[in-house]
Amino acid sequence: MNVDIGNALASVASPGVSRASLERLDEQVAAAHERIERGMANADHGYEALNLPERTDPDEIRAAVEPVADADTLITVGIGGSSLGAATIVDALESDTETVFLDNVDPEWVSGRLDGLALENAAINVVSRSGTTAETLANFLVVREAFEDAGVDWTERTIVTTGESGPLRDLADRHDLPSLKVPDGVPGRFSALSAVGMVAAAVCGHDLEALLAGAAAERETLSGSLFDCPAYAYGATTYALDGRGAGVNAMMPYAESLETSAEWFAQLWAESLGKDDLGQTPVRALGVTDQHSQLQLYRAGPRDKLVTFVTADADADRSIPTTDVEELAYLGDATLGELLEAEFEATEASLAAAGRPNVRVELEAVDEYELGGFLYGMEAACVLAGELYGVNTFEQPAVEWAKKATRGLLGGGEFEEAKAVAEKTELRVER
Ligand SMILES: O=P(O)(O)OC[C@H]1O[C@](O)(CO)[C@@H](O)[C@@H]1O
Repeated sequence: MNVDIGNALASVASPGVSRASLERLDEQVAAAHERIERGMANADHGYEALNLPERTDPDEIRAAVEPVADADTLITVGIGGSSLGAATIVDALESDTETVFLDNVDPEWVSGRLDGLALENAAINVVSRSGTTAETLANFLVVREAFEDAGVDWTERTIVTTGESGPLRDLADRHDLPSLKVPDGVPGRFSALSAVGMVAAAVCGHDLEALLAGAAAERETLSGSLFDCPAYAYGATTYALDGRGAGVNAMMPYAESLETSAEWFAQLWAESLGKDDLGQTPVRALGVTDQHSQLQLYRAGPRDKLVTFVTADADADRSIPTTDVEELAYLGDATLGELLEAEFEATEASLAAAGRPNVRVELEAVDEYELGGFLYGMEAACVLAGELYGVNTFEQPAVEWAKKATRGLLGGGEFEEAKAVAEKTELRVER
């Protein structure tokens, strides 16, 4: 991936960061890079994620999925990093395999996605590092029952990706299911380039080697200077802008195929950096659509936002038919791709003209190689930002309170958190 941080400079935007400030910040980037390289060399927790291009074994993944490689429908059951990486990859790429991701427990939604499926040639990709995540286990039990009700042997159609121990590992062992291990030292939100994110890609027939090659190429750009490394340029610029008031980062890909990547980015950024009252708020946006939705706020609302544009050269294009409507005649000389490109450039310039910081992340295409580079690049940017913030990038303790409350509310044990739920302060206004 390439980045262009020109529209984040103080000469363009407010908040903005001066070139001199970036050069001073580059000294911290160099020190951070040394810590990152050391962490990678020692396979330290979290930093190990940046070793995935050489750690992940595509042959092992293909061998594990072989029993279900013929599936015409793949149901992935997971949540957070155990779903979003896989969804980002398969939603971005074309495949004949229908993919369903169950990462919520909304009963109408789950039934709506599950009950219409022909399960005879479907496969279940259940993913959970802990093997205890309530939503994933609940949905897996529901999907398993649907297979049983359809008379399909789920043990012949299920692949498990989980940690070394836990209920899912026990289930895989008990039923001799094909299983893969969530790599040690890799937090879920950083695991897209491991079996966690690549089993679905394998079943969909995508080029695993190209995904990893793109990631490896991005790995090679990691250096001691933000001016030589797109990932560090992005991570350092977002950190500097946050420090100057841009506490919101709207991730706005100009490609429908990359819409899910904004959701993946949101977990990566929020769960890694949201600690000690610090962190930049990721917002999921989509170009061109949100030009008619959120752009008003981005251009004329509080000066507390950075917009991250992601662009990619599209494979296919489509002509806009000519029209005799005079005021629309200009459209008939263009294609949809030209219109999208013009709208992106116009929106980017519109924010710059209003002094609103924005950064461009450029992919050459939406293919496995570029996607691997983008996933790796954003992960490396996040690791660098975490070093600059001085937070514990790789843990997420704040998510545990609600899990305990949930278990308590459902009779899964005695938890103070569940008692706190009952003590909610109310001020109800009813119709
Ligand atoms: O893979 P698991 O253990 O099911 O966790 C799923 C997700 O839940 C979290 O642990 C947060 O609760 C994320 O960090 C993780 O990606």
